[in-house]
Amino acid sequence: MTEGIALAVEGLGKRYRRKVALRDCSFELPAGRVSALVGMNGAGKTTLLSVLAGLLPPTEGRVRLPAGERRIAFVAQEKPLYRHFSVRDMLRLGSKLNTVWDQQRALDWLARFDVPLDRPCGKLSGGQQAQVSFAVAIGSRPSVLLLDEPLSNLDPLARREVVKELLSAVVDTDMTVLMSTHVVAELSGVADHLLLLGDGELVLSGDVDDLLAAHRNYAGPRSERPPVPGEVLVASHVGGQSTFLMESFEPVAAPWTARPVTLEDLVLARLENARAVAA
Ligand SMILES: Nc1ncnc2c1ncn2[C@@H]1O[C@H](COP(=O)(O)OP(=O)(O)OP(=O)(O)O)[C@@H](O)[C@H]1O
Repeated sequence: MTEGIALAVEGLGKRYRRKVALRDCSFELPAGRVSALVGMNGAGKTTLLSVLAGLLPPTEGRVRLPAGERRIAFVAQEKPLYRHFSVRDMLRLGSKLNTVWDQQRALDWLARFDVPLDRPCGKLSGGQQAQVSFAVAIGSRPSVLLLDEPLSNLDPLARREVVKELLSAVVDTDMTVLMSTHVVAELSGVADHLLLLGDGELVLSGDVDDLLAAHRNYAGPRSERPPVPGEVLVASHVGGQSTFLMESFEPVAAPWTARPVTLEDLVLARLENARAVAA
């Protein structure tokens, strides 16, 4: 496997009886970085993460990991905590179930978020329960950490803190993170690599900066044809003006203008495009 790759997926597919949840997915996860898995509800994010975590067998294709010691931790949307166990008991369980365990790292995480160690998990708030799951995952010192909608239960301040702590854990331990979300706005300053899933298929993947640099919004006088060659993802014509969101970075002559696209524009355009092609 190529150096710098934490995990490679080849032709991965998953079917639940007649429902095809993933189809022919191939990608590589860059090591020591945070990647985002973006897709709308039902796109297949949880299925993909569960297959990567080894919790679900794929129907086809395979997941490859580098040789040597590697550990994958998965923080699911439904947090599997024992209600009657105290937070301290959950850490004890974590230490028993994992071959590698860093108690201090787990304790530091909980202290950072003021989670009481002696309270039963069933009496913690949803956000605090999420913090216990993060602490157990981080304590196992994973080489790859998979997070399913990790920020969804957290208030805005806790979101910011979790992101900050995750990024510093990535830097300190060279961990690779793949986190799913359907909220593109959550990614800014967090993920620098993107996997975009549309209805079970990988629609787009790559470094966020490269993807943004490869697309432009062109605006100019009404025209059925775009001003430059390249793939048109979205064309709109309002009054006397046309705009084209395109995979292109060609300069244009006045009166046309070329503006950078936002990640949100790009994600929505790619998903709409994929839906139109599939229809
Ligand atoms: N156990 C199952 N049996 C049958 N179909 C399933 C099962 N689990 C998921 N699916 C279907 O597979 C598709 C992908 O589901 P999945 O939960 O992976 O999507 P998701 O992107 O994580 O969605 P969300 O953002 O809503 O959590 C959906 O159409 C879903 O209904």
